Order: sequence, then C-alpha cells, then structure tokens
Amino acid sequence: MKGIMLAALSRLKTPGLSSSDRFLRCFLAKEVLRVELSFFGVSLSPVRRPTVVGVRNVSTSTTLCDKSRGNPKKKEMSEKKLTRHFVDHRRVKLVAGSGGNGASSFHSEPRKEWGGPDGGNGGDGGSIIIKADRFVKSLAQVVPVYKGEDGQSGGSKNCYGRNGSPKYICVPLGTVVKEQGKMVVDLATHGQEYLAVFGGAGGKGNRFFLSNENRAPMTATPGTPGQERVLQLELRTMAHAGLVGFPNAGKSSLLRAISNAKPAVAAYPFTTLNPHVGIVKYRDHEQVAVADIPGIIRGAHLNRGLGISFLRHIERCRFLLFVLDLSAPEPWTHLQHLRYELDQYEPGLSQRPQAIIANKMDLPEALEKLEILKSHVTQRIIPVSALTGQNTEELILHLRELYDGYLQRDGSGESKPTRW
Ligand SMILES: Nc1nc2c(ncn2[C@@H]2O[C@H](COP(=O)(O)OP(=O)(O)OP(=O)(O)O)[C@@H](O)[C@H]2O)c(=O)[nH]1
Ligand SMILES: [Mg+2]
Repeated sequence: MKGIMLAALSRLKTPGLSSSDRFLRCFLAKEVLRVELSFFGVSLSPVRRPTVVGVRNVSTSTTLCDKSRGNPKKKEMSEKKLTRHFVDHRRVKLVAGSGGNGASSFHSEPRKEWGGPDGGNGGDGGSIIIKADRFVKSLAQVVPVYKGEDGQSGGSKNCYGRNGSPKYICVPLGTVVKEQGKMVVDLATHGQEYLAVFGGAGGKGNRFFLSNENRAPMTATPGTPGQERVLQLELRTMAHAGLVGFPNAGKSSLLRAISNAKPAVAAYPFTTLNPHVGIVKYRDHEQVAVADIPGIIRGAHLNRGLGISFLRHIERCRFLLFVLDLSAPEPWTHLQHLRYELDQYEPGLSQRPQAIIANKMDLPEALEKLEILKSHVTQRIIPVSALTGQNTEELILHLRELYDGYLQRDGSGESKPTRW
C-alpha cells in the first residue's frame, strides 16, 4: 500500500504541475505519513477515550459538577442584593382602560349634502390580566399602580375607535391574589391567567341611533370608565419539601449539599433572608424541590427574629424536614419550639409528613446528643453532616420515599409543584 503511494508521489514530483495534481500530491504525502506513524503505533487523529460512567442510584453529582464547572470569575450574588431583588408581597392598584367616546357626525360630500349620520363607536378600554410565568422569580418588578390602555374614540365616516390592548402583569408561580384579605385566585400553573379588571365599554356613535323615527340623531354616548381594584399579591414558594430549623442549624449548608442551589452560608444567625429553592435530581429524572426557609426562633409568631412571615412559604410544602443543630445544648427543645411556632401560624402545620435531620454529626458531642434525641422523639431521625456530606445519601433516599408517598396520596400528582 505504502509502495503504491510512494510510486504515485514520485510521478507527481515533476515540475509544472497543475493545481489538482498539487492537491493530490499533498493528500498522498499525508497518507504516507499516516501509514508510517501507524506502523510505530502513533495516530494523527485525536484519540477518543471511552468515558467511564459511575452507576449510582441517586444523582447527587449535579452539585459537585456545578461547583467544579462554575465560572470562577463570576461572583455569586450576595444575600443582601438577593434580598433587594426578592419581593414576596405587593399591593397593587389596577385601573383598566376607559372606553373611547362615540362620534357624532354626518356624511357630507358634493351632491349628497344630507348623507345621514356616520359617527362610529368608540373602542373598548384595555383590561389588565395577571399571568403566572415560571421564568419570573419574585414580585420585585410589580409596580404599585397599573393603568390599562384607553380605547380610541370613534370618528366620522363610520370609523370605529381601536380597542385598548390588554396589559399583562407577569407574576411567579405560586402567587396568591387577595382582595381585602380574601383569596381571589391562586396562580399555580405556568400560563394561568386571571382577568383582574375589565376595560370600559366604548361609547356609541350617532350612526347607532339611526332609526325610522329619527333619521338624523345627534346623540353619541361617551365611553364608560374601566374597572378599578386594589389587590394584594402574595408569593408562596412552591416546593415539595421545606427545611425548617433554628438559625445556624445548617439548613442552607444542607441544601447546598443535596441540591443545585447555592444559598449563602455563614456562622452567624439569620444569614438566609429569603427562601431558596434547590432541586434534588434522581436517576429516573424525577425532581424534588426543597425550600430553605429563613431561621425560625422561639416567639417568631410574636414577630421575634424574622417573624413568621416566611412560614407562608412552608404552607405549600408537602412534607417538612426539621433540621436540628446537634452542637446546641438541648436540640430536642428546638424541635418542640419549631412545632409550636408552626402550629401558631397554621394549626396542624407541624403534623405534615416529616423527617428529623440531626445535623453537624461531625462534631464530637453530637453522638451522645443523638441518643438523647432518639429517646425524646418517635419519628425517624436521619443523622447527617452537611459540612462533610456524611450520610446525605440516606437523606436523599428518604426524601424520595416522602415524595413517592405524597404522589400516592394525591393520586396522579396533578397538583404537584411545577418543575423548576
Ligand atoms: N461542623 C459543622 N458545621 C456546620 C454543619 N452544617 C453547617 N455548619 C456550619 O453552621 C453555620 C451555619 O450554617 P448555615 O447553613 O448558614 O445555617 P442556616 O440554618 O442556613 O442559618 P440561617 O440562614 O441563619 O437560618 C456555618 O458556619 C456552617 O459552616 C455541619 O454539618 N457540621
Ligand atoms: Mg441559611
């Protein structure tokens, strides 16, 4: 093979070659080199190594991969900035557009002086619609007052005014619309719309009033004003599980360890000021959303600490994960306080399906306290260390059990929170 190619090459070495001959020469030279190199076991083309894929029942790798892949230059947004961007309630005044006025005019052209009434109707005012959009994450962009577009007035020559186009207010999934404290609608699915205020009807032009009795009506009616309403928008985070615990218990660290979320972690209380949602991904592509709620302290229902305003984010969680700090002097009392605060907010809230997570098991005093904690509670306790990642797989598997149980209870799972 190599001999044949060398012979062809030597024939093409003659001077005065055409461009096609030169191209053939280059190609043959490259092929000869490839044959020679392959003889010595070297390849010109890049070697594709077979990829080795580890087999795991749970895919916790997302977090690890994300960490290593993350752009080192890109800074994470500080918690303070996030707070500024995250708004979970708003009061809005909505005023729909007014209808345009009807016109009063008479047709007139050469040799047709009494052409009759030709005033057109006014256009309808634009309505205001509140729409759930899964790409919107907070109510920060919602302004206090919205005014719908007015309809145009009618014109002569039977011209109708243009209708005001509807105005959309995009809100995150899980936004509850309230009026005077009463719930009006719960926007829980992507694309769901609520027509909040109707635009005013356009007025009638004098052509409308033409009849056999009145051949030259002068009457034209004005457009009606648009509807006006004051509504409260409240965002309730939609997640399957909620992490509930005292400040510094390690909720954010735990969410970082099991999901793709990156909430801020620091050694001082109330580091987390907004709820964060992380997604735990499983190998069968099932996803469980876990929400990290700001820390709750004793007396939170009396507005101590950050108060219990954030508990509305737990309302939608199907199951709760109580996170206890085993380095605290008496972690079991924390559990009682947490349950009490939850029940103060909504009776029975603490009775949802739940698991108790004993965090900071890497610390020396934790083992002893775990035994005492076991004697105080009957529920399953999962000892973990969010810092070292110890036993987080058991937590992830138990989370899946809770999730499967919820799907069975709620039938087809039609009402399950949307994938993030
Ligand atoms: N030793 C040890 N420290 C931990 C563990 N988990 C969290 N911590 C530390 O505990 C401190 C608080 O952790 P966070 O995750 O911010 O706690 P948090 O519950 O989110 O606190 P708030 O946001 O204030 O409610 C940080 O200094 C963490 O490094 C753990 O498993 N072991
Ligand atoms: Mg936190």
